[in-house]
Order: sequence, then structure tokens, then C-alpha cells
Amino acid sequence: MSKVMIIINPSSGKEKAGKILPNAEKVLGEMYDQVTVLKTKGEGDATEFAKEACAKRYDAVISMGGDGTVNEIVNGLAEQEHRPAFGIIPLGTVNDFARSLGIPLNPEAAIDIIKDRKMKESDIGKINDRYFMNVLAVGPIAEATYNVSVEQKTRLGSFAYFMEGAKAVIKKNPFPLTVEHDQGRWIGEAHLLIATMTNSVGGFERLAPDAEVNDGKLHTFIIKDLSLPLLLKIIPSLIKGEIKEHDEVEYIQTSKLHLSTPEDIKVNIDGDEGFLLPVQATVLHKHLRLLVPDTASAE
Ligand SMILES: Nc1ncnc2c1ncn2[C@@H]1O[C@H](COP(=O)(O)OP(=O)(O)OP(=O)(O)O)[C@@H](O)[C@H]1O
Repeated sequence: MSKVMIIINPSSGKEKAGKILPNAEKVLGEMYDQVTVLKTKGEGDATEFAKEACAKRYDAVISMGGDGTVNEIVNGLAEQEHRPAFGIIPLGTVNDFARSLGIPLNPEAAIDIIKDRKMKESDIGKINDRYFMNVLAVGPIAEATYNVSVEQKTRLGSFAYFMEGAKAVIKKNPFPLTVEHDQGRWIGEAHLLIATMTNSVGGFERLAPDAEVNDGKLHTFIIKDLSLPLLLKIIPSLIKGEIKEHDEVEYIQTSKLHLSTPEDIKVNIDGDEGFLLPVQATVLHKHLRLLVPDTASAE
């Protein structure tokens, strides 16, 4: 008997979730013998539900929520003996992971993608004992994202993160950073480090145009100077996908990273507050099977 579990965050995307669910249940009911719907009540629920889906050998798990819900589900699926296929119906504000897979941001269109049953093996990242799909970030700009309120997100979307980030740039100084990677070691002062597994970060779909979800790499950008005049120069290159060409940006492709600093700085993991440095990150290559659009399914 084939089984699918829908994990839905009712707080994500306002009333959208309730409106979309009946159609998702109908479509999945035509594909699988059994459809289980589990609603999250708070932090950690989606991880527990995903672990249960592995233990009970579900064929697929579908996320209905934002990047936070995707991240929690990945933490439940990672390194389990049986890992169900993973589908995403995006309901959040930014939805970077859906963007990088070409999954439509319109939830109804995303349901149609799942119907096609096209799969792609995807990498996930591991940092200490946590897992991530999208991005690690270190620096005051990354920390500023925690100040974005739900109200700001609803009103401004991803621009809310950008505004808080810009404020942090104006106020803060660079910090000393050591980055150990596949090719050696970088030591210097930085304003921001971004290590991404996917091309889309903070809704900027061309931040890392070379990144593929299954290339085994963390695409690492070290931004060495970010005074306001430089920031104004960097923004156009960010939009054009040329940030790595910038003199003040160091670009490293690596399968593992060790980050350290003498200061008390925490790493941001897929948009949420993570561990104090030092941290060690690695890529688990082609670890999950994702339900993706036809155009993205070729290996
Ligand atoms: N029923 C609930 N009520 C309030 N918060 C919840 C509930 N269920 C889960 N959460 C919290 O919501 C967080 C995830 O939100 P999610 O990312 O899915 O949506 P979002 O915030 O709208 O999207 P985005 O991250 O793109 O802004 C989880 O970390 C979890 O702690």
C-alpha cells in the first residue's frame, strides 16, 4: 500500500494553507492509497513528523509551508535508513529552496508538479548535528534577519530582510574570520560569509548562478568590504549573478568548510539562528529524492 504524508504549517502564508489543502489531498489521493495530513503546532513538529514518515516507510512526504518547514522536514529525513521522496508546496515568504528547484511559487501549480512524479537527487548540508538545504551565513547582516517581524514580512516580503540587512551594514564593522576549505585556508576580515547549496538566497535567484542542488558543493562567498558606497556597487552585480567577479568578494567552491573567529558570532542556518563559531559543515551528496518539475529532473 502506497502512503504519502502532508506536513502543513497552518501559520505559513496566512489563510492560504487552508484553501490549498483540499486540492492537495485530492491530487495526492489519486496518486497514493493513503494520505495522512499532519498540522504543525510549533517548532520541531515537522521534524518529528518527518522522522515518523521514515520509520513507517512512507513513500513520500510533502511540505506545505515556508523554508522553515522545509528545513525542519529535512532535519527529520536526513540520515534515516528509509527516506521518503520529498515534495514542496511553497507557502512562505521567500521560498528559496522551491525557487532553486524551479518549483512554481503558486501553490496550485506546485501541486501539479508533484502529480508528474519527476525526481531529482539533491544534496543537503550538515553543520555540527544539524542539516540544511539552502544556506549558511555569518556576520551582522545574517544576524539582522532575526529582527524581521512577521508583520514586516507580510508587508514587504523578502525586501524586509534586505532592509534589516542594509541597516546592519551601515552600523557594523568587519570581523576576523578563518575559513578552512578543500583548497586550503583563508584568513582575513569579513563583513559577511554566505555558503550556499542553491542558486537562490534571500529571494535573489542569481546570487550563485553556478550552484546546482546536486553538485556536492558549498558555494562560498566572503564579502570583505561592505561600506555603503561599495554596497551600492554590489547590489547590481547581485541581481546580474556577477557577485563573485567583485574585487571585494572571495569565491570558493568546496565540499566542506570549517569556520572560526575569536568573536562571539553565531552562524545563521537556512534563515534561523544556529551555533556559535567554530563550526564544521559538510555536504551529503545526492542524499534526498525530490519531486521536481520535468525541466529540473535531469541528473
Ligand atoms: N501552528 C503554528 N503556529 C505558529 N508557528 C508555527 C506553527 N507551526 C510551525 N510554526 C513555526 O513556523 C516556522 C516555520 O515557518 P515557515 O518557514 O514554514 O513559514 P513562513 O515563516 O511563512 O515562511 P518564510 O520562512 O519563507 O518566511 C517553524 O520554525 C515553526 O516554529
